[in-house]
Amino acid sequence: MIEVKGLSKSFEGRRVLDGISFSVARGETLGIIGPNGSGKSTLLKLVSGVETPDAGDIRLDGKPIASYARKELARWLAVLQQDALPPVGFTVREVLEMGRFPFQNWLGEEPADSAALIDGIVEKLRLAPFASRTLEHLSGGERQRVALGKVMAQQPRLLLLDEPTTYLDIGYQMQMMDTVRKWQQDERLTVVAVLHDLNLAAQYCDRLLLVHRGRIAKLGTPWEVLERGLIAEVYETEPIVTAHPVTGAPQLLLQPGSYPSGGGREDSDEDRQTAGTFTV
Ligand SMILES: Nc1ncnc2c1ncn2[C@@H]1O[C@H](COP(=O)(O)OP(=O)(O)OP(=O)(O)O)[C@@H](O)[C@H]1O
Repeated sequence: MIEVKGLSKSFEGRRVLDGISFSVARGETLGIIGPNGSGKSTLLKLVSGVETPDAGDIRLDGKPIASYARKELARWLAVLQQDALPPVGFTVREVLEMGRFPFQNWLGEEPADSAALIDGIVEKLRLAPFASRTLEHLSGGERQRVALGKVMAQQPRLLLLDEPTTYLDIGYQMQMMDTVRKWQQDERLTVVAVLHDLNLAAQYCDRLLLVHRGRIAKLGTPWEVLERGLIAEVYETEPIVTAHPVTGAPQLLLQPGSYPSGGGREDSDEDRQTAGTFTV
């Protein structure tokens, strides 16, 4: 479904991503994790075609991403970003209808009637109480659920999530992740998600890609990646890794005041340029 080979990207002469290669199978959920500034969002922007790489190759179903026309790409993939929605003017229902844009002709007409699809999304995401309200009258968390509704209306094959749970309380975090999982199981959707919450990532992702200073530190199952020593090295804090008592997924318990020896963050440009290579 997605094949990424040798991706590199620099901004203002500074290497932000360096030699990134991975592939994602249809129906799989890949979580991208890593410390602040490690290059996760940039990687997602390259995969969505918003940014172009300096070197490397991205293929969707065997075809280079650059060869897709804009509207064709929008029928193929959808991106859910933090704070993705225009804050004013539009009602919730209007925003959901905007998700249908890639399927409309130049007169704004769609061959199939999408009203039933939109009704289904309103019901699934429990948006009915504010469906006719404009976005500026919603909370951050409510707007985030509407943003998910908009990408669901787009009916993509590939869903890219950039920190989708940022504004959500734990109840809605679970609702959002469970909704995506159900949607994925029903439609064999492929999901690539940037997640800061490692416990959520371990629960919902088939594999994790740990990015550190623009390189892949590890790619593997949640148990392979959320290994205590590796997490301590990358995040510079030493968690306890334990199995979830019900699902068996690895879960991290944070330990206040625990830093690996010689700890303390090194985030300078120089460190980034000279960062060591990890085994993948
Ligand atoms: N357009 C840009 N111009 C210059 N530098 C950029 C640009 N976009 C990103 N960067 C830099 O690239 C690095 C990686 O940024 P990116 O947003 O990909 O990190 P991230 O892992 O998503 O971080 P976070 O977890 O903090 O959201 C950062 O140092 C950032 O400042």
